[in-house]
Amino acid sequence: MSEQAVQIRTGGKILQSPCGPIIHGLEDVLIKNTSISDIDGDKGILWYRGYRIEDLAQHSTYEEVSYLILYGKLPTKKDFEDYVSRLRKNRDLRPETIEVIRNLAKAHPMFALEAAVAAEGAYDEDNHKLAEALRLGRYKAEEKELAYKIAEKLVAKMPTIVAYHYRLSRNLDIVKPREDLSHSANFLYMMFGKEPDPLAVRGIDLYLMLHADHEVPASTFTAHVVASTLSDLYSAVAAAVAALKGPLHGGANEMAVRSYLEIGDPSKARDVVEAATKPGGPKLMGVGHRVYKAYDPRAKIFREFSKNYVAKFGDPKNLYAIASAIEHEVLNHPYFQQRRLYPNVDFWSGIAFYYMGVPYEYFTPIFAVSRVVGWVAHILEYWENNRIFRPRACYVGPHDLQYVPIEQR
Ligand SMILES: CC(=O)SCCNC(=O)CCNC(=O)[C@H](O)C(C)(C)COP(=O)(O)OP(=O)(O)OC[C@H]1O[C@@H](n2cnc3c(N)ncnc32)[C@H](O)[C@@H]1OP(=O)(O)O
Ligand SMILES: O=C([O-])CC(=O)C(=O)O
Repeated sequence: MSEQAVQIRTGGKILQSPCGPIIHGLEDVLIKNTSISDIDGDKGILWYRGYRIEDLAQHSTYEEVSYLILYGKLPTKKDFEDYVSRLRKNRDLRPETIEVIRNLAKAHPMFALEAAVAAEGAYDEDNHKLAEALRLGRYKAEEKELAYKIAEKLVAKMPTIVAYHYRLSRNLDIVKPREDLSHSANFLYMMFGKEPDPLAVRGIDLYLMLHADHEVPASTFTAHVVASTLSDLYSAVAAAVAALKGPLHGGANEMAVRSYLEIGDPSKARDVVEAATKPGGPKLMGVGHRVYKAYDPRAKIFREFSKNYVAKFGDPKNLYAIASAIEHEVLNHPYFQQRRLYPNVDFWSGIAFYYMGVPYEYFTPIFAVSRVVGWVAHILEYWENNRIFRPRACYVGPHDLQYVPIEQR
């Protein structure tokens, strides 16, 4: 990229190096054209395939939104019924994958999710067939059909992996998926083994709709990098899960609720926020965003949902009260105002989950259950014009050192 282009695009953090400017963290670097989602970071707007997320959140369902993201348009009634029926038939896992989950039952579910996605892919003939075709340079109608088939399988199976892990980690029998339930209702049913409460289903469905895609954050970029090598779809998704797990990305939803539980009392919010402004102080989880320099539109929706949820079911652990107090301090503190740091999607999203009885370790896995559709849609879009990702680093160490045998060092 020319220096002129760097000046036009980056939001600021450029490191100097002997080889030229380094765009730290690839801020504002464009990697492709996309028609999947768009963000207006200054105004706080998010669109999926041209539709505002507020509109979708109010009127749609995850099943429909996932179709929109994958296929680029809202489905007709017939297309929707066929799609939903295929998803429902594809929900269960191979015995080998269930064994992997069982073996990792005591681990954090994000590790189990990474491994289970890879395991499912290892034994999926379609996955190998597609990877082989791509290796031979074929990505035509037949291969694309296969790619969409695999994409749908991934969307269908992610909730099952997470729910089975929940059951096995608690020495409970797994609960097999039910074809008569929606994506979100079936997920809760597989987790808790009983007909879910409609407000809980709505909460999960809202969460899944609002996390379905977000242009190219770290996890989606990771998926692109892996897919660009013509590895395979499941491996790219497993890698994306690994990237999502970090507390600077999807892992922040777990960390935010854990911090509210540790804080315990809204009166402590001022000190906690103040501490986050000190050099080297702990960052506030669920605050700040690389692209949004305004209130995250998804966070606004979750704030409202959490408010209504605690109004109905109470706030015995003060989670909503503490988050509200932190938000108040953040919005009024010059440190956050000057840096344009606002609550992001992870700030409010875990509160209702916590009260629904979903343990906080499962918040990020549920993020992945939703985002999988964005990851695969982006991979399929990138494969239309694939090129391996291979950036450069500026070497600043010595050259041509003389090797010294170990006994002489
Ligand atoms: C689904 C998602 O992934 S949403 C993001 C979830 N992650 C979090 O909530 C973790 C907390 N937030 C953060 O760590 C960051 O804001 C990120 C990772 C989201 C964005 O990072 P970047 O775009 O690299 O921003 P960067 O780290 O350069 O921050 C800019 C400035 O704001 C500060 N800052 C950013 N976020 C926070 C925060 N949460 N608390 C305190 N200070 C913060 C930085 O220290 C930095 O200050 P400086 O200019 O004095 O050095
Ligand atoms: O866009 C980002 O960097 C992170 C984010 O909000 C998301 O992935 O939903």
